[in-house]
Amino acid sequence: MKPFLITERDGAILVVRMDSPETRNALSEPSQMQAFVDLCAMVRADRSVKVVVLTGNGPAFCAGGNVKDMRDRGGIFAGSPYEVRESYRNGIQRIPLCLYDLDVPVIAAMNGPAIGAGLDLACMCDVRIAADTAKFAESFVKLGIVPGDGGAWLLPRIVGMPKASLMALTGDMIDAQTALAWGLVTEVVPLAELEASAMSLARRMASNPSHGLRLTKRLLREGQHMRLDSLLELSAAFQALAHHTEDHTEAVAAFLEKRDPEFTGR
Ligand SMILES: C/C=C/C(=O)SCCNC(=O)CCNC(=O)[C@H](O)C(C)(C)COP(=O)(O)OP(=O)(O)OC[C@H]1O[C@@H](n2cnc3c(N)ncnc32)[C@H](O)[C@@H]1OP(=O)(O)O
Repeated sequence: MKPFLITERDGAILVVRMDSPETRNALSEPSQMQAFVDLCAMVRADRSVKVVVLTGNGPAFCAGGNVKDMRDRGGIFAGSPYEVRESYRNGIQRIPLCLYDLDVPVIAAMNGPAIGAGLDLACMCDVRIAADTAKFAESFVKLGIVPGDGGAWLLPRIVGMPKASLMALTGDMIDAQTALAWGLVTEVVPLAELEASAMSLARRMASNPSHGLRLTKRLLREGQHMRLDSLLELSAAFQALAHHTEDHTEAVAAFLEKRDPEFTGR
């Protein structure tokens, strides 16, 4: 079976492409969920990866759950209600648990529509940039189902509760310019420029010291569910570590000596 995720390295950047263009990268098979879990494990184990770029092959970023499998009750939609619940828990819900919490920044380079679980997938990333051809819908409700993979938690944290409610309760599609105005994406570029823009952003992130990147992402994530005083405690502990990294010493020296820093990841 051909792999769902194709990876390629560009220095410290790992580009990940969803590769089922014939179904617009729709999700349903347990092997697709496992591919995300394996990818996250691989990135966590490889300290040389500093940034991940996630994109889709073909005209769509990701069309969400596979509607044909919903009709046929195949993939994660198979079996009794109890079995479907277990399939969600052991299948598609493993993606937010690993991807949202990945140690390194993830940029969603949205090459086309991101619908339902496809939009939620992008929302698990740290930053989203979109082609002008992209469109977005939290459209579960149109099929009579609910955001089952974290969208009800992720989307309000990005666009705020009123706009998340609007999207989730109407299922309506929004275009790239609206997504930009709502803060769902931070940049909209012509499709032909998307990859270059994503890589440029990834390189800007990857030019920073590895510990600083990882610890900063962790603080941003932890801050979503911590009290300010608790987050300050955690920040102090992280900062104490960061101040004693070789890369911090190098960054300070390079600034004062008016030269480019050379980071080692230590
Ligand atoms: C657990 C998760 C639940 C959810 O995520 S709920 C949301 C489910 N998703 C949807 O309802 C989106 C359905 N798809 C679309 O709205 C559109 O497609 C797109 C906007 C994504 C792309 O439009 P365009 O580029 O014009 O492609 P096209 O002609 O509509 O589709 C091309 C082929 O791709 C198949 N396909 C598209 N989306 C899905 C899907 N979600 N599941 C299964 N197949 C899909 C079609 O059927 C068709 O195939 P063929 O050529 O054989 O007719």
